[in-house]
Amino acid sequence: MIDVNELTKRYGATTAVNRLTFTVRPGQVTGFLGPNGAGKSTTLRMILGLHTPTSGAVTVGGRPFRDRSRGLRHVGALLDAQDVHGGHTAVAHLAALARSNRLPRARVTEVLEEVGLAGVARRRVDGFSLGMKQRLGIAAALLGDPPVLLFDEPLNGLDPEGVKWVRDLFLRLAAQGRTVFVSSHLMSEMEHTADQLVVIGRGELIAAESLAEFSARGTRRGVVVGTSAATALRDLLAADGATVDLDGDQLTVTGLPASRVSEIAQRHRIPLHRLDTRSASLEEAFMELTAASVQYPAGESR
Ligand SMILES: Nc1ncnc2c1ncn2[C@@H]1O[C@H](COP(=O)(O)OP(=O)(O)OP(=O)(O)O)[C@@H](O)[C@H]1O
Repeated sequence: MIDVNELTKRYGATTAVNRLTFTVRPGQVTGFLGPNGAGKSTTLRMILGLHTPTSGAVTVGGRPFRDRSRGLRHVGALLDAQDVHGGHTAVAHLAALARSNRLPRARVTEVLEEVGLAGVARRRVDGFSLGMKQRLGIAAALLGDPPVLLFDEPLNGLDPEGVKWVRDLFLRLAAQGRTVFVSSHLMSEMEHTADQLVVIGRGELIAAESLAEFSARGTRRGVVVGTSAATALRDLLAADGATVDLDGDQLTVTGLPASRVSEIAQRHRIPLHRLDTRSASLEEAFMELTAASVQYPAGESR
């Protein structure tokens, strides 16, 4: 379990992370979402003990991560896939990590197989595509077979087949009971990957809940009604307190549940040929909730 408690990080006048509190549990994939500059990377670095918090605390499995020797056995992380020595081969890179963490050399072969790089193990990393470097970074994170895994924007640079592979891997790691914490600035990347979400904006917590709970937050939920008596029904629903948009023979109703819409239509013998509840897409809910915290919104003069 990762426990973040009132975590704050300031860089001079910039508050990158502000009194952030949340928990990441094992056995699930938790998405860590926020617009660019929201403070995701800073938070991940504090979890790993690479940055010291200005105040607050974070523990992994009940202890600050820095207190653990042989770190890769406890937490595996991919922060920046480009951050590898290009002159090394994939196997040399992983072997050096295995040595410094006192991990068996056999793990190197195992993780190279697991990420699909066994065939290029003896090629120099500077010839790798970004997708191959992502896989190598994931291999490094898996090396110590750790119970906790952190990934910063791991889907960047991957083609659709690579994205599917990473998603399946995360689900497999979570199903093995591990804690999997994955950052992204795109809701669409998390929609089919994460069970839980931690959403931040300008360093502050916006939501920490399940994907289902998050999607129920969008205010653009409503009932879509199709009827040949659209104008009459609109007036009746409006009189009952609903907000109604009329478009041809279709109404979009907010402020009343579908059951009430149906009841009013029946009472006035208005036939309906459509009655659906529309929930906001996850993307819409995410945009709405983080709108106030986007650093450089399009169209804003700077
Ligand atoms: N070393 C630093 N010195 C000064 N400011 C910093 C430093 N690191 C981060 N920041 C600032 O802190 C804020 C949070 O940055 P961070 O990289 O954690 O965000 P992020 O959510 O990971 O963004 P992105 O999706 O763009 O990577 C930004 O305003 C950034 O400019």
